Amino acid sequence: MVQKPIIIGVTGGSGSGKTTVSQRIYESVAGHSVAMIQQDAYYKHSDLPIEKRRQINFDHPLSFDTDRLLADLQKLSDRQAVDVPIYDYKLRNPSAETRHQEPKDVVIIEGILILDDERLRDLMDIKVYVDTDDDIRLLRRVERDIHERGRSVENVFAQYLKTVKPMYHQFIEPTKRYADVIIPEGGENSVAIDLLVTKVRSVLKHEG
Ligand SMILES: Nc1ncnc2c1ncn2[C@@H]1O[C@H](COP(=O)(O)OP(=O)(O)O)[C@@H](O)[C@H]1O
Ligand SMILES: O=c1ccn([C@@H]2O[C@H](COP(=O)(O)O)[C@@H](O)[C@H]2O)c(=O)[nH]1
Repeated sequence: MVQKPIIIGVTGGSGSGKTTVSQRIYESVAGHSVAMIQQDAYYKHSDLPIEKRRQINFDHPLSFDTDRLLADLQKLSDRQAVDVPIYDYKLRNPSAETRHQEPKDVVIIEGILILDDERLRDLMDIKVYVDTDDDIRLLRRVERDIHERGRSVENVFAQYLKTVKPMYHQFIEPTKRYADVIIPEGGENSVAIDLLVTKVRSVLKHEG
């Protein structure tokens, strides 16, 4: 067991391959315990009716309960357990349940706006930006939102043009400058992922 967990932030636009890259890192650090935390779990609760919740800008930093995410990450960094919220994409609200997370050697925090907040950035040992062309990300998002998040094609297009695309350019893409590593083309870039995994293993060896 390492003294202090190594915290890895993985960001990029929606559909860039953040989850895939995080999964690859997760699978590669065998022998060490790993926790995966998603920023999406920390969307704020809204009392608005569902018709109004459909209009929420989910790509703006203020849509997240960043103080809670920060507190949880700080606790995991201090080797304390946390109760991570669970988000319901169909209801567009956090569910009533939480997920208990014990402290681990490696903590992967993944999400579109994790590098936007300086306090979060300061907790991270390695910051990764997954860089994938906008058109590829949009195609992936259409497929995912329809099949996994219960959305209509009209809804996906309207949301993309109204908030997802402008917020990406205003808030997400500018955080690339804070990344230690930029991975082009997401989850199948095995060279970049192998380099990253080598770095993670070397930090763990040094700490352990
Ligand atoms: N390099 C890649 N080539 C092809 N498909 C990919 C690649 N990276 C990710 N995907 C696929 O694209 C979709 C979105 O990837 P995901 O990792 O969930 O993105 P994000 O978490 O950034 O929204 C998934 O279906 C995933 O399997
Ligand atoms: O209720 C919701 C909450 C979030 N979204 C969208 O999710 C993406 C972030 O998730 P990725 O896995 O990185 O794609 C963000 O762009 C939000 O627009 C949503 O549509 N509805």
